[in-house]
Amino acid sequence: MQADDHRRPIAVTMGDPAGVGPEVTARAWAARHEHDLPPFVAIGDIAAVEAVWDGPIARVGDMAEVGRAFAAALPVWHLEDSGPLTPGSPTPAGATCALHALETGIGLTRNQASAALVTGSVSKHALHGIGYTHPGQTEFIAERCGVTATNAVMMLAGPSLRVVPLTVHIPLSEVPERLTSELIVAKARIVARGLRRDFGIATPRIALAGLNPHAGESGQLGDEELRVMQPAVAQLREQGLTVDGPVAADALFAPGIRDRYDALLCAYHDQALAPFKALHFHDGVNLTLGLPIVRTSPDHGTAFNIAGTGRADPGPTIAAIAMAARMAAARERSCAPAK
Ligand SMILES: NC(=O)C1=CN([C@@H]2O[C@H](COP(=O)(O)OP(=O)(O)OC[C@H]3O[C@@H](n4cnc5c(N)ncnc54)[C@H](O)[C@@H]3O)[C@@H](O)[C@H]2O)C=CC1
Ligand SMILES: NCC(=O)COP(=O)(O)O
Repeated sequence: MQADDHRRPIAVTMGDPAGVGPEVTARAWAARHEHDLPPFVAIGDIAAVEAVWDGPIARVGDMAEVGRAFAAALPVWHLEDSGPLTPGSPTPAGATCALHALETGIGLTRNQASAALVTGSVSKHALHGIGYTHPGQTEFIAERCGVTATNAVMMLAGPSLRVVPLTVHIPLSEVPERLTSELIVAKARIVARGLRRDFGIATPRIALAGLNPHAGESGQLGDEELRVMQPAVAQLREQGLTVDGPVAADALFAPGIRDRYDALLCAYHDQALAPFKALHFHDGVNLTLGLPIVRTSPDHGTAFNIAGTGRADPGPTIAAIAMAARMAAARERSCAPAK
């Protein structure tokens, strides 16, 4: 018989029950030894896991049970029946279940019953259909933690690259007006602090990608670099941070250039996520800096087109759980009294 695992468990929400969340969570449990994953509990509709996985499941209703159950079965915190379930076909009841799972995971992590929160992928469209008004999960978690949406900073992290979209889920046409020097300075400071606190990088090196081709070509191809970005970089340097830029975005991601930095700040969602996913689609983690809790997530969405087919790669979920555990341990160490 295997011993109980006494590491503090992690809360993992399964996201939309019709997406790939239930199966990648279950398959992460199956890979727990290979990746030395700490105990975790899958939060959502137990029927969603049973529909796509025939491994052992232990129903739990208390975090204290998770460490005991984890060695032999996937612990599941069952919330509610999300109705008739067809993998790949989201429903309002499923979106409601995903939202309740998120609320439950945040609550367990805020009250420290869990060491960290890992969120499964939700359909923003399905959530908006039930009256959810936040652009994504990040802003909802921030609100529940008493942090403004601007101060909750999305980072995508993989073994060889970290990127931060300075603007996130907004139309591309709104990016230039939303990208202010204040926003860049505020987010860069949170990124620097997060790199020190959660990743143990004493002097983070950060680069800011230009918005326009050739970083504006000295103003001929757009003036945001001169008007907004250069003043922000100057201010950050005055504050003692190591920041370069604005750097032409087409070159910034090249090998040998991107490696000079611990994080690349990007003007908009796809400037950051497209190169990131080209490199780290199978082991990439979405995480939120600036929160009082540790929150990570796999870097992909609900993948309704392959849900229930057994083709979903659990790699990003495994990476998200492992990274959450490392970040939580780093925070615990930094809070421990000096010996
Ligand atoms: N963290 C989150 O909650 C996220 C949620 N979404 C949501 O997901 C929904 C679908 O978004 P899409 O843009 O289609 O992105 P997606 O990531 O769900 O799918 C894009 C492509 O990647 C594939 N894919 C995704 N995860 C995979 C995995 N683990 N293994 C193998 N292949 C995988 C899919 O089959 C699809 O071909 C949207 O409603 C979006 O809002 C999207 C990104 C992140
Ligand atoms: N593209 C990243 C993404 O959609 C994740 O958003 P969030 O739900 O974690 O805020």
